This record gives sequence, C-alpha cells and structure tokens, in this order.
Amino acid sequence: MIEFEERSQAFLSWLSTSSVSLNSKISLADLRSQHAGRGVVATSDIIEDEILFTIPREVILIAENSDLSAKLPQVLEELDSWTALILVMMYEHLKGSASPWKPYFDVLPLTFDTLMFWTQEELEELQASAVRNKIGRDSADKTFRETILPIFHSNGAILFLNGNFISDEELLSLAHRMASTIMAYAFDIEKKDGDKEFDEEGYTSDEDDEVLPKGMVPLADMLNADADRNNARLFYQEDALVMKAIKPIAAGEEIFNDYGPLPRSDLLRRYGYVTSNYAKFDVVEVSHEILIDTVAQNGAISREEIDSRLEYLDGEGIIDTGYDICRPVPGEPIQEIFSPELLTVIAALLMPTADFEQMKERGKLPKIGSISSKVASLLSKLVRNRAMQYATTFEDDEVALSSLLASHTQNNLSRHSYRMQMALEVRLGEKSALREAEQILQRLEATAIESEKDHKRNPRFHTDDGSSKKRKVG
Ligand SMILES: C[S@@+](CC[C@H](N)C(=O)[O-])C[C@H]1O[C@@H](n2cnc3c(N)ncnc32)[C@H](O)[C@@H]1O
Repeated sequence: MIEFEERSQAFLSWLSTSSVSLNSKISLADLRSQHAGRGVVATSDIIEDEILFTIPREVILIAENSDLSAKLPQVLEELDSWTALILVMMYEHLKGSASPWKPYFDVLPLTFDTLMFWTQEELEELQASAVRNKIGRDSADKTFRETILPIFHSNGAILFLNGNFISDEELLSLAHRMASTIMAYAFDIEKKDGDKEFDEEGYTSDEDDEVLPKGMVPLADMLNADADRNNARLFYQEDALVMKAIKPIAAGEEIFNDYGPLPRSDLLRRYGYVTSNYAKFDVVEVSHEILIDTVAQNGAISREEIDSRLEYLDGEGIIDTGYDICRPVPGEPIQEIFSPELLTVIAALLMPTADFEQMKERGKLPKIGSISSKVASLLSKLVRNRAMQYATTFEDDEVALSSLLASHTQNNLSRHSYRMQMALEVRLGEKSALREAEQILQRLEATAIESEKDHKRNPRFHTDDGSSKKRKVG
C-alpha cells in the first residue's frame, strides 16, 4: 500500500508527464488533520487572474478519452453521460496498472462520508431533515443492476481485462464508489467551440438549457471549497481547461473552488462534509402534508374545502411535494424566506370563499405582496409544527454538540463521531433557520395586525393578501 505522500508525488509526476502545466507557486497539501483530505495551497503570493494550472483536454477522464470508447462504442453511445462515465471509471479502475489514469485513481477516495454510505443508525441522527429522502441509494442500486451489470455480463472479455472477474456484488459496490466519486469530484465539461452544434442561423443551443456531460478533471478536483471563500475558477478553452485565481491569494492560503450555494444538508449528501460558512444557505423543506394538516388544524376552512381548492391550485401548477423555508437574511423580503408557491397556496387557502371563487373564475392566483396577519399566523404555526417533527429541541442539540466537540479534543475523532457531529450541525442549522423565520413572522404578524386595525379605522379597501388600496372617491 503506497503511502499518502507517495501517492501525491506520483500523481504530480503523472500530471507533468501528461503535459499539465503547474504554477510553481502552488502545491498539493495534506489537510487530513482538518478532515479535508488533500487540498491545494499557495506557497507564494498569487495575483488576481494568474494561471494556477492548465490541463489539456486529453487528460480529462471522459468516455471519448478512454480506449473503451473504441472497444464498446455502441454501448457507450446508448448510455447517458453520467452512467457512461461510471462504466468508463470502473473499466479504467479494473485495468489497474494498465490504465493511463492509474496515478490519478490512486489519489481518489476509496471511502466516503456522503450520506449514501451512512448506516441507518447514523442517518437517524439527521432526525426530520428532508435530505434523508434524497439519498437515493435504492434507486441507484436498481439502475446499476439494470444497466451496468448486464453490460459486464455481455462484455466480460473486454471489461474484465486479463480475466480478472469480480462478483456482481463487488461490481455494484464499485459502481457506487465511482458514482459517489463523480458526485463529489466531477465537473460539467463545456464543449470545445468546434464540437458545439450550430443551427441554420449560426446560433449554438442555449447553454443554460443544455445538460453538459460530466468529466473528471485531475488536479482541478483536488481543490476544496468553503462557501464563498472561493478564490479560483476553472475556465474552458478550446484545447485545455485553465484554473485561474479570481482574487489575490496570499502565500499559505488554501485555494478554493466553488461547489455552489449549498445548504449543509446537501453538502453532506453530495460531498460528505459541512462547514459553518455554509450555514447561510441552510434550507428546511416542509412537506405538502404538514402544510395541509396545519391549515386544517387552524379550523378556518374544512378539509373538503381545502381539497376542492387544492384541485384548482394543482391545475395551476403550484402544488409541490414540499416547499422551502430558507434561513432569513436581515431586511430581505418574505418571498426570499418562504417559497412563493408556499405563500401562494396559503393565501389561496385562507381567502374568503367568495374571493376564492371569483379568483378561480378569472383563472388567477393570489398576489403575494405584503402578507396579512392571518397568513403570518398560519406560517408561524407551520414553522412550529415543522420544528416539532425533529426528535430533540434546538437547546438539546446545542448541549449535545458542545459535549461531542469537547470529547473530540480529548480522543481521536472516529469516523462515526465525525458523522454524528455533522448530523448535529445539519439538524441544528435547520432548527435555527426555523427559529429565525419564526421571529420574523412574529414581527410581521404584529405589524400586519396594526396596519389591519388602521385599515378598519380608515376608509380603505383591505385586500386579503394584506395589501391596501385607497378607496376611490366619487
Ligand atoms: C473535489 S474533492 C476535493 C479534494 C479532496 N479534498 C481530496 O482529498 O481528494 C471534494 C471532497 O473534498 C472534501 N472537501 C472539500 N472541501 C472541504 C472542506 N472545506 N472541508 C473539508 N472537506 C472538504 C470533501 O470530502 C469533498 O467530498
């Protein structure tokens, strides 16, 4: 078993023989003491726009760059880009030393802390976080059994080089490992200009709509990320991919990529880590069921009436299985905290029957401007009901987290303890987002009550969404 540092050195030598050019001001660092594996750090000051490294397109691990594309062209063509990359990575891995990517595979992980690999007991620690419904291990398993295994069964001579057969269970576990590597490491590879498709008028397809193929980009994927601390970005050129500094980076600083504005639950699901810098992106999903139960508990409208209104709202395309509540940012409008669909459904369910019928006749939906005291009060109840779905309170979790952190400084941090800590951070983050949302709702409700009283005292129209209009005179 080659040691960590030797693997890093072999990888760096491989990069240089593969014509990857590397700025001498950066190096690969061992960040295992920070639970961050390998990372890239600046060894001297780097200026904005400075090139950190350049990777020729041939070095990217994609189906076209593997000799499997010549051996099984039709099989690969029929697969989506994600599954094709899993198959190619399994093939290259099984080739062992015969694979041109061997030194690269040697620095890729064998084990993960992503939720796919947590035990049932560990997942329980996430309590009522909606992320538990998004792991998808069973559906991935089914896909691998239905697509990957038959390909291995029919093409054993090609895929098991030198007759090194492995069992179906081992193949499945390898497929999961490669899929998880892709999820945490792969990039969406922008096409070369020459490979883009142009229409008759010479326009390429709208890039925002296009699903780009995934590819493994050696070295670019050694960059860690920490919310908005990103200081480098990958640029796609005709023949190469170029990583550039997007701000000055001082000697000793880590070089960070951007994995996106992910809530900690999703960061844990996809990448297997969390940091407090991602707390601002935390989101809590409320299910449609708990929303409807809360409206029914409220008592202002019967279950039958709720169902009948939902039928109309569903036709208008705003009913979902769940709705997001984001962590509030001070001063931000309410629509940034609660999903517009959630606000629309609640406003529609709380409307007086005559107003709802009139709106329905016109084929409209309620306008979401300022919210009424009724809507604010219902949202508060919803937020409280959602918080009650977690087995412990915010205060319980704060105590549990500090005692876990204290035990970490005394003992070596085991993988299990690390996962417990991350689960606590995720569920605490969701509970605190709910608390902050509730505090805002209490203030909004109080303000709405005052302005509604004012509307009653003054001759104005009071609309159900809480907005007011001056009564037309004359
Ligand atoms: C694209 S790879 C980055 C290279 C990786 N550190 C390695 O050693 O191979 C993404 C993985 O790096 C780790 N990672 C990235 N950013 C991190 C951070 N800020 N803290 C801890 N781990 C991080 C996570 O395990 C994640 O799944």
